Amino acid sequence: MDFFNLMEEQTGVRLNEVQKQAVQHTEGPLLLLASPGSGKTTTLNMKIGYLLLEKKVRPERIMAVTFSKAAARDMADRFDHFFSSLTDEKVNFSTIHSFAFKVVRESLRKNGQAFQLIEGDINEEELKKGFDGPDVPLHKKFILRRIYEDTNGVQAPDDDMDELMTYISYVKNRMVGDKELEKVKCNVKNAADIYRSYERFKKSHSDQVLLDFDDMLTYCHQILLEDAELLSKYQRQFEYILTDESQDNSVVQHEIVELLAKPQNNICVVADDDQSIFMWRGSDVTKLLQFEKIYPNATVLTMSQNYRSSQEIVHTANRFIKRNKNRYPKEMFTENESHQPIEIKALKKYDDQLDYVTEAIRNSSGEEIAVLYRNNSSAIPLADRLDKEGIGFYMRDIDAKFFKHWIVEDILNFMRFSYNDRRIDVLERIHTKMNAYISKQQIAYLKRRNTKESVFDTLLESELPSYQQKAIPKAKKLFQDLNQMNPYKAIRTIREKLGYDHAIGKMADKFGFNAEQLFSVLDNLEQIAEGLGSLKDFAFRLKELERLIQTSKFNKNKSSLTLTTFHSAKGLEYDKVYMIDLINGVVPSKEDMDRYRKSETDLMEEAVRLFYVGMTRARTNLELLSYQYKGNERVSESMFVGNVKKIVQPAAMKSSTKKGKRPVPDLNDERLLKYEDIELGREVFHKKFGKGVISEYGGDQIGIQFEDVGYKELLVKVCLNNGLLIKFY
Ligand SMILES: Nc1ncnc2c1ncn2[C@@H]1O[C@H](COP(=O)(O)OP(=O)(O)OP(=O)(O)O)[C@@H](O)[C@H]1O
Repeated sequence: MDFFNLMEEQTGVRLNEVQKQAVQHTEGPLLLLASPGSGKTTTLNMKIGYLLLEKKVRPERIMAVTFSKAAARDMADRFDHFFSSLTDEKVNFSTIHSFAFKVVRESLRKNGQAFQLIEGDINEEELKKGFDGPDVPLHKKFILRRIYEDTNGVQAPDDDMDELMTYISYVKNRMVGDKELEKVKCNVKNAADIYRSYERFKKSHSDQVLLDFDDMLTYCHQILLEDAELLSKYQRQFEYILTDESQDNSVVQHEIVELLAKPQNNICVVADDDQSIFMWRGSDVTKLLQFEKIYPNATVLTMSQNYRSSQEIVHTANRFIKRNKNRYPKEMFTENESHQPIEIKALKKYDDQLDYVTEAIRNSSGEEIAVLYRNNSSAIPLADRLDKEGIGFYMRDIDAKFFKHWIVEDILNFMRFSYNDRRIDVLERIHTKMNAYISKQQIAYLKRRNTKESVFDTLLESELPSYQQKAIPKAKKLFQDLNQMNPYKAIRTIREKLGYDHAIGKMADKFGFNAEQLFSVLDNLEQIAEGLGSLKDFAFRLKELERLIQTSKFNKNKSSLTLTTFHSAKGLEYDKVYMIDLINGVVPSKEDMDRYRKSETDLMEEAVRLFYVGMTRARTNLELLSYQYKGNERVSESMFVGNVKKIVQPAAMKSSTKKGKRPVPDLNDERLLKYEDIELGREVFHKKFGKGVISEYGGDQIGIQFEDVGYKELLVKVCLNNGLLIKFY
């Protein structure tokens, strides 16, 4: 039987003409450019089947590269699903990293060179033990932390560490030369110097080569360039190379693949530039855009038919992605049926969103559902709520960092101290973060006196400066009350009455931390605390939740509900998708918006692609959720939701902007607001809505908090071209 008929019988999938061409094109370079849901992974799998069954290629001659280990597993599952009854042959799906590691190991062994891996799973407790000693534990994080401290003279905050790691990955993956290091944007002070010291440390620390994950790639690349024998061995072994999700390959990864494919270049590169979402850590689509230059005899095929999603989703996503300028022009289409319009819900409060999602999931009837969010922190309150409602879930990328965050530790220490205000050791951890103004000297004094009494009483017996004479008794009383409160109220008291929020705000200013992120940790804690009776219940719940989240990865095939970040949802599909927390500042992020205002479009375009990846995960139902208040703070609906609204409700949007004819304004009037005058916090006067303050600006929208009519999002162009906004003098 013809291969394609056999496949249809076997899998129920009949490949279309382009897909068939892609499968049959086995010799020479092929770029398969494709839209979401157009069957890239399906085609790639079929192609491997074709090589094995029709061309009788041995599986070990095929190199099938996926982007991540999870993707390799998903791909292998799909391959089994298609071919397990037809062949016992197993193709090895792997990441470039794991191949690179193999090459590096082989080369170092050949040269008798010992090496040690300094990234990945190492017992954290072990590491902590050694950290205060003279020898830094041999782990990337700890080495970098130490170098950061030596270079900058202060302890490294977690946010800085994360950013530093990203910077290092980026410069390695992009193969940035030493002279260019300073030109790569990074908010960490002296990032380039820290990186240089880190590289020096790894090379000179001992007679072992220290390797982190990114080194695998750079070393492998170097080895393949220098060791002709090894290169030739792998070139001969891999007769056929296929790479999935190639839009997310970095420069060094592309170069490794190019080297291996030579000289026959039987390489099939599958990619969608619109789904490139890892630019921030070094992926680069320029190589894709240059494919035909690199391989002058290349074949380029485009797959635009989406098999996954309904008419509504495909049509809207296709229009949405055109917001971006820097892309291959493509027109995604589908022959699938129309299902139901994309739902856009602007809820009142953050809590309403939790209620809404929980309720919708409870009322579902066995469909595959995913809740997608931009940041891992969104998962914590959601997991908490679902668990409280008895709804199980599978969480795709576990990030339990939240539970170890120093803010969480601080809050628990405040609570601990409220049970026993004799504990100087606990006070020592929080005394700078509350408004009792207890100094280092006073901590030393308390330790010297060691009275075994309430620290407040001991302090009150000493001579206190005037600003503490009221503050100390007040703090004493607040701590006494704290342990009688429910945890929600206790956290509010710590934040407001004991001055924790104020202290955190000041710390953020001083050390350049991201204040918003810190406050969102506190908001999440409040969310978890809600409804719990005692502080002990709260501490217990945190532990329980941490365990639950960590074990939820084992629910993969047990639960029809998946919680995942937009990033980790790549390549997957669900019947119903809820995209949550769609507010400006999150989607797109504050930094995306800040850079966009300065006409730097790269980050904003990546945020658009990420949103597009999210939308295109849905088969039949897509819901976009936002809210107006997070706690007491007014937030604004994501500008991307605004874009979608314009696509799905064009008539309504038009009629609302066409009402009434305005008189022609004199645009030379000095008092009118111009583009260059737009800045956050500026006071303005709107001809219809009166006095207000600019509180959001990004893309084509401006958010103004008006004194009389509250917050409004307006189109910048409409406001400026009609002279509606006056600079408020
Ligand atoms: N020719 C076809 N006929 C019918 N269904 C198809 C065909 N090709 C692919 N499909 C189906 O379309 C869906 C999407 O396919 P697949 O996951 O391979 O797409 P993809 O291009 O890898 O998606 P994405 O890039 O969005 O991750 C799958 O359910 C798959 O079975």
